Amino acid sequence: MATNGRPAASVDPDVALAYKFPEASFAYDERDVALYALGVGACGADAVDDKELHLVHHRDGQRHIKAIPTFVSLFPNKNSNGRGIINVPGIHFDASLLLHGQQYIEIYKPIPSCASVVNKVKVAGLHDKGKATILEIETTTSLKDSGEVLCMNRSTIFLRGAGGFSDSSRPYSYTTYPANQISRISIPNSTPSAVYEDQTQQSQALLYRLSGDYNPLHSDPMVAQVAGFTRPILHGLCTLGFAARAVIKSFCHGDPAAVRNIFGRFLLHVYPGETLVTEMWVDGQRVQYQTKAKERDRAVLSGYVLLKHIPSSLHGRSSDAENGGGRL
Ligand SMILES: CCCCCCC/C=C/C(=O)SCCNC(=O)CCNC(=O)[C@H](O)C(C)(C)COP(=O)(O)OP(=O)(O)OC[C@H]1O[C@@H](n2cnc3c(N)ncnc32)[C@H](O)[C@@H]1OP(=O)(O)O
Repeated sequence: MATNGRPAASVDPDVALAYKFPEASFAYDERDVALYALGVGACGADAVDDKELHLVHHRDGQRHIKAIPTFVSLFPNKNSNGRGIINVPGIHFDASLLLHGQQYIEIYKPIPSCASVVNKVKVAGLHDKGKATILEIETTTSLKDSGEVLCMNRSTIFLRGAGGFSDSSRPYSYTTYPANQISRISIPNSTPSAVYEDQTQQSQALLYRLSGDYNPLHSDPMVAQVAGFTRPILHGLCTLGFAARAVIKSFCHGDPAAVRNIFGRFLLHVYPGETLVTEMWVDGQRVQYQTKAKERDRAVLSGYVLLKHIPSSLHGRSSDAENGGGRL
């Protein structure tokens, strides 16, 4: 039954957790890798950017275009054109109220610039937050031929209006992974090691969606309004791509293969056209970051990027000046 013209929400955890997702196979190529890079702003300010041209072009005769690690965040969307992983039996919600809450990515192997791969998907978490239900979906992606595991994505979906399915004195909470795996982000009070500023384009979401996320929340003004926004908002994963680029440019000399894990919590929506300012703090191999929408001076994303190593020369200082793209 609908309430206030919206479809009624209901959650049956036993049914949801018992669900076995079908595997999904798909292939991608260098065009997908380059289109994604453009969608998250690579070379957006400088078409010959020394730290980014290899992400979109066979620069200096390089054999392969290099994949930004957050390229793999597109993989979960390949299950039944995106609706697949959030169409879980036992969970009924108003799709117009769905927001992306968090994304956690582990990279196990260098990401090829073209490949045939297979997704295995499971429910990794389900939480009753009263006003919302939080659904966590884990997608593990392997190379089709060798079976080698490439990466894992854990996508946290915030289902507004779908909570309250359990006893409020003992709200339901289930996870398949250790609680300490995703630590809370506390932003240091100290001066950031680096700050990187990037201008998103008015057309950013329209470009990013061509990488495979066609949710009309990001393109259709009417749908955005029903969801509570004045106009279409940017995909959370697009903002995450901007933040990952900021870290890679500032601390990895533009080398995307330096990244091991990435985590981001979406704190607030971003409107295409806004300026994203990413502040970063180095803590060993971990770079903590917070991204703000400059025009509103509001934090929109925070998280960390775990690097394979940090060149000791970069500890505690910005390399933005060298990169020519950011500022301290
Ligand atoms: C391929 C799979 C992906 C599918 C996604 C498909 C659709 C994509 C859509 C988008 O890209 S939407 C754009 C990106 N996302 C956003 O813009 C969301 C921005 N964030 C917000 O608007 C808010 O943070 C929120 C999610 C509405 C929550 O704010 P609210 O004020 O309602 O929450 P709180 O009262 O602070 O907390 C309640 C409870 O929930 C936990 N929580 C809060 N925020 C998040 C979050 N972002 N992710 C996960 N969990 C969150 C919070 O910790 C509280 O729990 P307890 O601490 O009380 O246990």
